Parts: sequence; structure tokens; C-alpha cells
Amino acid sequence: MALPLWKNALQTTKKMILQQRRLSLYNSAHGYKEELIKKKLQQFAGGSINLSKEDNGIGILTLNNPKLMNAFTGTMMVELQERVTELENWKDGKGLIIHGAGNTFCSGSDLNAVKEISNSQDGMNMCMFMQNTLTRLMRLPLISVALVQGKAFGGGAELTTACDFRLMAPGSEIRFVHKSMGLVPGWGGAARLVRIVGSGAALQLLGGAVRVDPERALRLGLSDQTLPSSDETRALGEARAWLSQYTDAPATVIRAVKNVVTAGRELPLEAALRTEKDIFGTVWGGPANLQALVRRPKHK
Ligand SMILES: CCC(=O)SCCNC(=O)CCNC(=O)[C@H](O)C(C)(C)COP(=O)(O)OP(=O)(O)OC[C@H]1O[C@@H](n2cnc3c(N)ncnc32)[C@H](O)[C@@H]1OP(=O)(O)O
Repeated sequence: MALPLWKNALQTTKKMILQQRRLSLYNSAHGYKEELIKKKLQQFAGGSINLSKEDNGIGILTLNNPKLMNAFTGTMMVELQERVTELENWKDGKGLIIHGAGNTFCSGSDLNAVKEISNSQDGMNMCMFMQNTLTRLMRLPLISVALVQGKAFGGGAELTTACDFRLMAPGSEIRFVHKSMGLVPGWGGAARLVRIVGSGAALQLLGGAVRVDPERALRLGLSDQTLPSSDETRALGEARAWLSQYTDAPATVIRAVKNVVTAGRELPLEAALRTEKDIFGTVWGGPANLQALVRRPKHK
């Protein structure tokens, strides 16, 4: 017998909450009180996080607070979480480009808000909130790119490390300025940076609050390509073209590719192998696989 509509909706909501918990790092067992920190963050308003989902399966996420070089206000942190939830529920998505409005990426957390929540409890809660969101962002079944134009500083630099790839426009820079602020990264940026560039280079970048230009970033493996254009619109077009080489297949296949890589990166070998087997089962004999068997392409 079919379930009444309200029961269906309740089950879907329950499933979503459970999925979010699974993909998040912190919950009440860690002393994390999400509703409390959200209420606090809502007090620091300004800017927005905009998402446009295109028919070709590419999402464009825009950090929009150009007056403050796209610094993250409290409401932007909450909106980022909402947009990530939206992306988790977007079943046709294949790729994501994150960029900043006004031809610059992001100057980190809004220092006006930071001043107001400088006690350690608020700081820890904000840190857990952002780690949860960025971990869910990193685990999206979408191939993600941070398009760095202008400056990616502090939390902005950390956000770039939650993406699969970083593309840099000429003249742009990534800089972990935390040391100069008497801080270390807290949004997961250090842990992810070590995995991207290795511990020696990460120590240099964090310990020296080093200015990383596109050339150095490319050398370190922090950036995947320097784009030809520094113009905002043209660079976005170039980032789309770059990403399309990895998203040129049905969504089920691209999402499976991302998921096997996430499992390989995050799980112990045996668990990763079992997960890979399960994901393989979702594409084996699927429409893309059957069509390829009919076409019998030669991979020259
Ligand atoms: C997670 C922990 C963290 O994120 S800690 C790191 C926090 N971020 C920072 O310390 C960056 C501070 N900002 C800067 O160093 C400079 O503003 C940078 C980004 C280099 C830009 O310089 P410049 O191109 O000369 O522009 P500007 O300084 O005139 O800035 C324009 C207006 O934006 C503001 N702004 C910038 N960043 C922030 C920020 N993070 N929080 C709050 N406001 C910020 C500037 O104050 C300036 O505002 P105004 O025009 O003076 O009113």
C-alpha cells in the first residue's frame, strides 16, 4: 500500500538528516550544538552564496560579498551549508566551479564577525560548523574546481583545498595568512593542504604565510593549471572548458568516478575496495556501459 504523502515526506527528511550526519564529522556526541552556532552566525549578516545549476550538470557557486573581498560573514557560512545540502540532493550534477564575485576569490572569515566571536567556545563551534560543511563539500559526488581570481586568503585559501582541483588566473594568489593573525587553519585547510602538497611544503606555506602565485602553486601541485585570462568572465569560461574534459559522460558515470576516488582517499584499503565494488555495481550493465558495448569504441 502506498504511504500517505506526509509519511513519505517525513521519511525523505529523516533520510536526508541521516545522510548529512554520515557525511559530517561532528555531531552532538562531540559536544557540537549546531543550532546554537547557527543562531550566533545569523547575527553577522551580509553577502550571499549563490548557486546556479546548469542543464549540462555543472553548478556554479558564487561567493558574493565583493565589498569585503568576499569575506565570509556568519550568514554566508550558513548559506554555504544550505547550498551544499542543495548540491547533495542534485542527482543530475556532475561538476562544480566555485568562484568569487568581483574578480577575487575570498579573503577568509569576516574580521568584524571574528572579533565578536573571539571566545574559544564560539571559535570551536564555528570551526566544527565549517569543517562539517567543507567535508560535505569535498565528499560531493561532483568534480569540483576552485577558480582562484585575485586573492584566496585565510579561510578562502582553506576553501580552495576542499575542491578537487584549483585553477588560477594570472596575477592571483593563494595565501594561508593565519600565522600573521595568530592562528592556524581551523576549517580543515591544514589537513587537506598536507594531503595536496605534502607536509614539508605545507609547513613552509603555513609557517611562512607565503604568498603563492600561480607559478609556485603549479610547481607545488597546489594548482592544476594557470588559466590564460585574468578577466572575470573569460576565466570562468576557461574554467568551464577545463572541467568539461572530466565531466563529458553521463552523470551516473562521473558521480561513480568521484565516489571511487573519495573512497580510495578516505577509507582503509579493504573498506575502499568493498566500496569500489559496490559503486562498480551501480554502473556495470548500466545504460552507458551497454551503449559502449554496442559502439565498441577503440581507445586510440
Ligand atoms: C578562517 C580564519 C581566517 O580566515 S583568518 C584570515 C582573515 N582574513 C584576513 O586577514 C584578510 C584581511 N584583508 C586583507 O589582507 C586585505 O583586505 C586584502 C584581502 C589583501 C585585500 O587588499 P586590498 O585589495 O588592498 O583591498 P582592501 O584591503 O582595501 O579591502 C577592501 C575592503 O574589504 C575589507 N576586507 C578585506 N578582507 C576582509 C575580511 N577578511 N574581513 C572583513 N573585511 C575585509 C577591507 O577592510 C576593505 O574595507 P574598507 O574599504 O576599508 O571598508
